[in-house]
Amino acid sequence: MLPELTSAALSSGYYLLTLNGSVLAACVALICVYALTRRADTRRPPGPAPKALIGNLTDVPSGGNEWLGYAALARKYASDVVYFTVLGTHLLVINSFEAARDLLDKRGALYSDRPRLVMIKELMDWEWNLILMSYGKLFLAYRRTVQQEFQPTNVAELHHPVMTREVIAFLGRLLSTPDNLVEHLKHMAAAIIMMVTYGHQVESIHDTYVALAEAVREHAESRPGVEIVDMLPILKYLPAWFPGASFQREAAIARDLSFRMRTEPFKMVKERADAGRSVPCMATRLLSQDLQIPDGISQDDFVKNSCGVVYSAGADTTAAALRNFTLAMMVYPEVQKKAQAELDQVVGRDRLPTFEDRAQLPYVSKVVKESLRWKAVSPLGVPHATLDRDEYQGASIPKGTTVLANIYAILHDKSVYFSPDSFNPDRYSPSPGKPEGEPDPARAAFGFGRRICPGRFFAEDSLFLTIASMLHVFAISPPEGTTATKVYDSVKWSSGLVSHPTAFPFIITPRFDTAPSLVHAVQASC
Ligand code: HEM
Repeated sequence: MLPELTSAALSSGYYLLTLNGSVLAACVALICVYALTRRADTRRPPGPAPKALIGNLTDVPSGGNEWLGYAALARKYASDVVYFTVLGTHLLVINSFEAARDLLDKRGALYSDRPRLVMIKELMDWEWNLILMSYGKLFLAYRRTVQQEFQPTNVAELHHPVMTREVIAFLGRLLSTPDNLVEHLKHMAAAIIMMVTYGHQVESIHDTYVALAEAVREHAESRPGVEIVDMLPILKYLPAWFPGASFQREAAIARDLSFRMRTEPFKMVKERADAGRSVPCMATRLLSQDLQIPDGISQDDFVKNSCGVVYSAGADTTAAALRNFTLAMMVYPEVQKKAQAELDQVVGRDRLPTFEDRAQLPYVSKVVKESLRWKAVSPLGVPHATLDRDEYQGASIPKGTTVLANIYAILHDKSVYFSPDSFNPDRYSPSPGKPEGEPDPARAAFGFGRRICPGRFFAEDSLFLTIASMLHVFAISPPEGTTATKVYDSVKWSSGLVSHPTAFPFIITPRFDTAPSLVHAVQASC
């Protein structure tokens, strides 16, 4: 559940101005910025020529599918990195595996900061959140802690039992009300995360803590773009009553929600512990450890913030990937049938798939990979920023440059993936000229370098079990009277850190007669 500001906002670091009483101040700033940037005559990476005053403001793709716009510019300038300058700030967009590896992986020491983002980090108080946190000692401490919790052994030992229980509950709900797939996916993703993080059982999508986390997301989503304060950080000192400072009032509401979202479930964990009713979870594990916490932050705050990031990063991303998978199964029925044949052979019809079946389900595992590649969940990733100036391919990249990895373009690069728009799990099998198959999309879908997603093993495992179970129990098809192609053509993907498909119609029915009784029997034995 990363906040879904428009990509012209958070994902690029270039912000739509919310026009208000401060326009005059903005104009003055523009002129100053222009005067400052005019003297920059250093060679920059390829990109559109900047215009007077506004630089590349009108060249930065906006209005939807920005990842395609950036990829088109990369083709136009025959370069896998494209550079823009807007109002004195710098943006570099990476469009190939090779450049992402060169810059974000190999030069991680330089490319692992996050942009400043005055409104969301400083005024809405999201600086506590590892996803947006600036690089430094505190970041490294949080990163170590979250990474440790979600490393593969922990995921297998501590999280697999929770995933198994919640996937079975999800199948039961889907049998009862198949039309509510989207709600059930959200419920399942939230339930897994809340149990793993706080030992809290989510009984309904209206759960208090889930509702709070969703309110934070909706609040961020409803914002039209980042305010003028991102361009003129000095405005952050304006009082809320000052004309044009409505951003201060919005920030106050968001700040309160963000505080409650990470404080209230943590308080519940502490109260349960005091009452001798602790439930094993990330929060209790961290509270019982001798953590290396930097000076100036209490153990409670450190644990609270480490846990608070998990829902905000993990719930929405997983649900989006599963919606893309559902669409793909409708559009590619032959893939669905092939995966189901494998499940019939390996699992049979008397039980549900488990993690232990994974090695015997290579095709289903490839469906999981392809679901991450086909429609990248985070098409432009989370913006990195440079900590110092750098040189790449003979061009200079300034300190403080916002760096976007165009994950979508990387995963749809025709020189790497044959017919990249097709959903084809067989692409990962060895073939003449590609003895190892096409590259695992996880190498890009989860980002790069020192900021690579620490939840990737957890995400891949929960996707595997959900996808294997859905394919085993259900048949997914387009509704009568329409075709999968028509459904696909009607779908749009949202901009933002997490890209969701718009609602689409589908039919989900049990795949064999005994499927419902099988699910109910397994549920009863849990
Ligand atoms: C399909 C599911 C997921 C996808 C596609 C995904 C993708 C990403 C991407 C692209 C990034 C940015 C990496 C970068 O800056 O280069 C990221 C960061 C992050 N993800 Fe995930 N993620 C997923 C699930 C999860 C889950 C389940 C968790 C929690 C357990 C999680 C926790 C995080 C955190 C904490 C960060 C910030 C890391 C940092 O800034 O150092 N993600 N994720």
